[in-house]
Amino acid sequence: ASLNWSYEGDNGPDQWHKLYPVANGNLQSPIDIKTKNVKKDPSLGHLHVTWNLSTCKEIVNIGHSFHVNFEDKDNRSVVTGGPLTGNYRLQQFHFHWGRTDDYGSEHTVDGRKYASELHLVHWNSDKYSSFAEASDKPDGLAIIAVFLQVGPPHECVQKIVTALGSIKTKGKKAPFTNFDPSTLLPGSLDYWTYPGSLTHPPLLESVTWIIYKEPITVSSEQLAQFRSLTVTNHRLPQPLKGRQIECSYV
Ligand SMILES: NS(=O)(=O)c1ccc(C(=O)NCC(=O)NCCc2c[nH]cn2)cc1
Ligand SMILES: [Cu+2]
Ligand SMILES: [Zn+2]
Repeated sequence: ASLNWSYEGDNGPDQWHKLYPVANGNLQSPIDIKTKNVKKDPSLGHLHVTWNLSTCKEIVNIGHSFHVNFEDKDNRSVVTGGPLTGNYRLQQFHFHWGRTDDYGSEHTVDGRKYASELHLVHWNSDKYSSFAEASDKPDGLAIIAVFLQVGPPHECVQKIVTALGSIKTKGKKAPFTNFDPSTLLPGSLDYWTYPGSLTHPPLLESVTWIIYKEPITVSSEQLAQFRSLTVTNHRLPQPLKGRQIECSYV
Protein backbone atom coordinates (compact mmCIF):
# COMPACT_ATOMS: atom_id res chain seq x y z
CA ALA A 1 0.00 0.00 0.00
CA SER A 2 1.33 3.43 -0.78
CA LEU A 3 2.05 5.39 2.37
CA ASN A 4 -0.09 8.48 3.12
CA TRP A 5 2.76 10.20 4.92
CA SER A 6 6.36 11.16 4.17
CA TYR A 7 9.28 13.02 5.73
CA GLU A 8 9.12 15.98 3.33
CA GLY A 9 6.62 18.03 1.31
CA ASP A 10 2.82 17.98 1.55
CA ASN A 11 2.60 14.82 3.68
CA GLY A 12 5.56 15.78 5.88
CA PRO A 13 5.76 15.60 9.71
CA ASP A 14 3.88 18.91 10.25
CA GLN A 15 0.87 17.43 8.38
CA TRP A 16 0.85 13.97 10.02
CA HIS A 17 -1.72 15.12 12.64
CA LYS A 18 -4.41 15.43 9.93
CA LEU A 19 -4.49 11.66 9.37
CA TYR A 20 -2.96 10.71 12.76
CA PRO A 21 -4.35 13.12 15.42
CA VAL A 22 -2.18 11.43 18.08
CA ALA A 23 0.74 13.29 16.43
CA ASN A 24 -0.23 16.16 18.81
CA GLY A 25 -0.58 13.83 21.80
CA ASN A 26 1.06 14.01 25.23
CA LEU A 27 3.48 11.10 24.80
CA GLN A 28 5.04 11.80 21.42
CA SER A 29 8.59 10.85 20.39
CA PRO A 30 11.34 11.71 19.77
CA ILE A 31 12.26 14.29 22.45
CA ASP A 32 15.25 16.43 23.42
CA ILE A 33 16.88 14.93 26.54
CA LYS A 34 17.77 17.84 28.85
CA THR A 35 20.32 16.05 31.04
CA LYS A 36 19.94 18.47 33.97
CA ASN A 37 16.25 17.50 34.29
CA VAL A 38 16.89 13.74 34.23
CA LYS A 39 16.04 11.90 37.48
CA LYS A 40 18.56 9.32 38.72
CA ASP A 41 16.59 6.27 39.81
CA PRO A 42 18.58 3.78 41.95
CA SER A 43 15.78 1.21 41.49
CA LEU A 44 16.44 1.17 37.71
CA GLY A 45 18.62 -1.88 37.23
CA HIS A 46 20.63 -3.19 34.32
CA LEU A 47 18.91 -4.01 31.06
CA HIS A 48 19.21 -7.71 30.25
CA VAL A 49 19.55 -8.27 26.51
CA THR A 50 19.55 -11.81 25.12
CA TRP A 51 19.55 -11.63 21.32
CA ASN A 52 20.09 -14.99 19.62
CA LEU A 53 21.71 -14.60 16.19
CA SER A 54 19.74 -17.61 14.96
CA THR A 55 16.63 -15.35 14.90
CA CYS A 56 18.09 -12.88 12.38
CA LYS A 57 16.22 -13.46 9.12
CA GLU A 58 16.26 -10.83 6.37
CA ILE A 59 16.91 -7.23 5.34
CA VAL A 60 14.07 -5.34 3.64
CA ASN A 61 13.76 -2.01 1.81
CA ILE A 62 10.52 -0.46 3.11
CA GLY A 63 10.84 2.78 1.19
CA HIS A 64 11.40 5.32 3.97
CA SER A 65 13.96 3.03 5.62
CA PHE A 66 15.39 -0.48 5.63
CA HIS A 67 14.70 -3.08 8.32
CA VAL A 68 16.55 -6.09 9.58
CA ASN A 69 13.74 -8.46 10.56
CA PHE A 70 13.94 -11.18 13.22
CA GLU A 71 11.92 -14.33 13.73
CA ASP A 72 9.72 -13.44 16.71
CA LYS A 73 7.71 -16.65 17.18
CA ASP A 74 9.46 -17.52 20.46
CA ASN A 75 11.53 -15.89 23.22
CA ARG A 76 15.01 -16.59 21.81
CA SER A 77 15.73 -12.87 21.39
CA VAL A 78 14.36 -10.78 24.25
CA VAL A 79 15.11 -7.79 26.43
CA THR A 80 14.05 -7.58 30.09
CA GLY A 81 15.00 -5.73 33.28
CA GLY A 82 15.69 -2.00 33.58
CA PRO A 83 12.33 -0.19 33.39
CA LEU A 84 10.63 -3.22 31.85
CA THR A 85 8.30 -5.75 33.48
CA GLY A 86 8.62 -9.12 31.78
CA ASN A 87 10.01 -10.13 28.38
CA TYR A 88 9.97 -8.02 25.23
CA ARG A 89 10.70 -9.86 21.99
CA LEU A 90 12.96 -8.39 19.26
CA GLN A 91 11.03 -7.89 15.99
CA GLN A 92 13.27 -5.65 13.88
CA PHE A 93 15.90 -2.96 13.88
CA HIS A 94 16.37 0.03 11.60
CA PHE A 95 18.14 3.39 11.51
CA HIS A 96 17.26 7.07 11.02
CA TRP A 97 19.53 9.60 9.33
CA GLY A 98 19.67 13.05 7.71
CA ARG A 99 20.90 14.63 4.45
CA THR A 100 24.32 15.38 5.99
CA ASP A 101 26.44 14.01 8.83
CA ASP A 102 25.51 17.09 10.94
CA TYR A 103 22.07 15.75 11.87
CA GLY A 104 19.85 12.72 11.45
CA SER A 105 19.18 11.34 14.92
CA GLU A 106 15.59 11.60 16.22
CA HIS A 107 16.32 12.05 19.92
CA THR A 108 18.76 14.84 20.81
CA VAL A 109 20.82 15.42 23.98
CA ASP A 110 20.86 19.01 25.29
CA GLY A 111 20.07 20.03 21.74
CA ARG A 112 22.93 17.97 20.27
CA LYS A 113 21.97 16.10 17.09
CA TYR A 114 23.81 12.90 16.25
CA ALA A 115 24.37 11.78 12.66
CA SER A 116 22.07 8.78 12.98
CA GLU A 117 20.07 6.68 15.44
CA LEU A 118 19.52 2.90 15.66
CA HIS A 119 16.15 1.57 16.87
CA LEU A 120 15.77 -2.02 18.09
CA VAL A 121 12.01 -2.65 18.24
CA HIS A 122 10.61 -5.14 20.79
CA TRP A 123 7.06 -6.13 21.84
CA ASN A 124 5.69 -7.45 25.17
CA SER A 125 5.41 -11.19 24.53
CA ASP A 126 4.35 -11.98 28.11
CA LYS A 127 1.04 -10.14 27.67
CA TYR A 128 0.38 -10.03 23.92
CA SER A 129 0.60 -12.51 21.06
CA SER A 130 1.97 -10.27 18.31
CA PHE A 131 3.59 -6.91 17.57
CA ALA A 132 0.31 -5.74 16.01
CA GLU A 133 -1.65 -6.58 19.19
CA ALA A 134 0.99 -5.01 21.44
CA SER A 135 1.53 -1.91 19.28
CA ASP A 136 -1.38 0.11 20.73
CA LYS A 137 -1.03 -0.89 24.43
CA PRO A 138 0.69 1.40 26.97
CA ASP A 139 3.05 -1.46 27.98
CA GLY A 140 3.15 -2.94 24.48
CA LEU A 141 6.51 -1.92 23.06
CA ALA A 142 10.11 -1.33 24.14
CA ILE A 143 12.49 0.34 21.71
CA ILE A 144 16.21 0.51 22.42
CA ALA A 145 17.93 3.49 20.78
CA VAL A 146 21.66 3.91 20.12
CA PHE A 147 23.18 7.14 18.76
CA LEU A 148 25.66 7.02 15.87
CA GLN A 149 28.48 9.58 15.60
CA VAL A 150 30.92 9.97 12.71
CA GLY A 151 34.46 8.61 12.90
CA PRO A 152 36.18 5.39 11.86
CA PRO A 153 34.01 2.78 10.10
CA HIS A 154 32.07 0.27 12.22
CA GLU A 155 32.96 -3.31 11.30
CA CYS A 156 29.51 -4.79 11.99
CA VAL A 157 27.57 -1.89 10.46
CA GLN A 158 29.62 -2.65 7.35
CA LYS A 159 27.85 -6.03 7.05
CA ILE A 160 24.54 -4.14 6.92
CA VAL A 161 25.87 -1.57 4.43
CA THR A 162 27.12 -4.36 2.17
CA ALA A 163 23.69 -6.02 2.24
CA LEU A 164 22.00 -2.75 1.13
CA GLY A 165 23.44 -3.36 -2.31
CA SER A 166 20.91 -6.15 -2.87
CA ILE A 167 17.81 -4.21 -1.75
CA LYS A 168 18.13 -1.01 -3.78
CA THR A 169 14.41 -0.75 -4.64
CA LYS A 170 11.39 -0.42 -2.32
CA GLY A 171 9.88 -3.77 -1.39
CA LYS A 172 13.05 -5.74 -2.13
CA LYS A 173 14.26 -8.15 0.54
CA ALA A 174 17.33 -10.34 0.88
CA PRO A 175 18.38 -13.04 3.35
CA PHE A 176 20.39 -11.56 6.25
CA THR A 177 21.27 -14.21 8.82
CA ASN A 178 23.47 -14.84 11.83
CA PHE A 179 23.85 -11.13 12.60
CA ASP A 180 24.23 -10.35 16.31
CA PRO A 181 22.69 -6.92 17.09
CA SER A 182 24.60 -6.74 20.39
CA THR A 183 27.65 -5.86 18.28
CA LEU A 184 25.85 -2.52 17.71
CA LEU A 185 25.71 -1.64 21.43
CA PRO A 186 28.13 0.87 23.03
CA GLY A 187 30.63 -0.01 25.79
CA SER A 188 28.82 1.75 28.61
CA LEU A 189 25.37 0.37 29.40
CA ASP A 190 24.13 3.60 31.03
CA TYR A 191 20.74 4.61 29.60
CA TRP A 192 17.88 7.12 29.79
CA THR A 193 14.26 5.92 29.76
CA TYR A 194 10.89 7.64 29.28
CA PRO A 195 7.35 6.84 28.02
CA GLY A 196 6.77 7.77 24.37
CA SER A 197 5.55 6.80 20.93
CA LEU A 198 6.44 5.40 17.55
CA THR A 199 8.30 8.18 15.72
CA HIS A 200 6.32 7.95 12.50
CA PRO A 201 2.71 6.96 11.72
CA PRO A 202 0.76 5.40 13.29
CA LEU A 203 2.68 7.28 16.09
CA LEU A 204 1.09 5.03 18.73
CA GLU A 205 1.90 6.00 22.33
CA SER A 206 2.87 2.49 23.37
CA VAL A 207 6.65 2.71 23.71
CA THR A 208 9.00 2.49 26.68
CA TRP A 209 12.05 4.19 25.20
CA ILE A 210 15.47 3.05 26.41
CA ILE A 211 18.26 5.25 25.04
CA TYR A 212 21.93 4.41 25.59
CA LYS A 213 23.95 7.47 26.64
CA GLU A 214 27.14 6.47 24.79
CA PRO A 215 27.12 6.61 20.99
CA ILE A 216 28.73 4.11 18.62
CA THR A 217 30.89 5.32 15.73
CA VAL A 218 30.38 4.81 11.99
CA SER A 219 32.12 6.41 9.02
CA SER A 220 30.76 9.13 6.77
CA GLU A 221 30.95 6.70 3.85
CA GLN A 222 28.78 4.17 5.73
CA LEU A 223 26.18 6.87 6.37
CA ALA A 224 26.31 7.87 2.69
CA GLN A 225 25.33 4.29 1.86
CA PHE A 226 22.22 4.62 4.09
CA ARG A 227 21.27 7.75 2.10
CA SER A 228 21.50 5.78 -1.16
CA LEU A 229 18.16 4.22 -0.14
CA THR A 230 16.40 7.41 0.97
CA VAL A 231 17.94 10.80 1.70
CA THR A 232 16.39 11.50 5.11
CA ASN A 233 13.97 9.84 7.55
CA HIS A 234 14.01 11.50 10.96
CA ARG A 235 11.25 13.28 12.93
CA LEU A 236 12.18 16.39 14.96
CA PRO A 237 11.91 16.43 18.79
CA GLN A 238 8.37 16.77 20.19
CA PRO A 239 7.05 18.58 23.35
CA LEU A 240 7.88 16.78 26.61
CA LYS A 241 4.41 17.67 28.09
CA GLY A 242 5.56 17.12 31.68
CA ARG A 243 7.13 13.70 31.20
CA GLN A 244 9.98 12.67 33.53
CA ILE A 245 13.10 11.12 31.99
CA GLU A 246 14.91 8.68 34.28
CA CYS A 247 18.42 7.40 34.13
CA SER A 248 19.95 4.20 35.32
CA TYR A 249 22.60 3.64 37.91
CA VAL A 250 25.24 1.51 36.25
N1 LIG B 1 10.88 4.65 14.42
S1 LIG B 1 10.17 3.68 15.46
O1 LIG B 1 9.53 4.48 16.49
O2 LIG B 1 11.14 2.70 15.96
C1 LIG B 1 8.91 2.77 14.66
C2 LIG B 1 7.93 3.43 13.94
C3 LIG B 1 6.89 2.70 13.35
C4 LIG B 1 6.84 1.32 13.50
C5 LIG B 1 5.74 0.50 12.94
O3 LIG B 1 5.72 -0.68 13.14
N2 LIG B 1 4.76 1.07 12.23
C6 LIG B 1 3.61 0.25 11.82
C7 LIG B 1 4.07 -0.82 10.84
O4 LIG B 1 3.92 -2.01 11.03
N3 LIG B 1 4.71 -0.35 9.75
C8 LIG B 1 5.19 -1.22 8.70
C9 LIG B 1 6.61 -1.65 9.04
C10 LIG B 1 7.42 -0.51 9.51
C11 LIG B 1 7.69 0.66 8.88
N4 LIG B 1 8.54 1.36 9.68
C12 LIG B 1 8.72 0.63 10.80
N5 LIG B 1 8.05 -0.51 10.70
C13 LIG B 1 7.83 0.67 14.23
C14 LIG B 1 8.87 1.39 14.81
CU1 LIG C 1 9.37 3.01 9.63
ZN1 LIG D 1 12.79 4.25 14.21
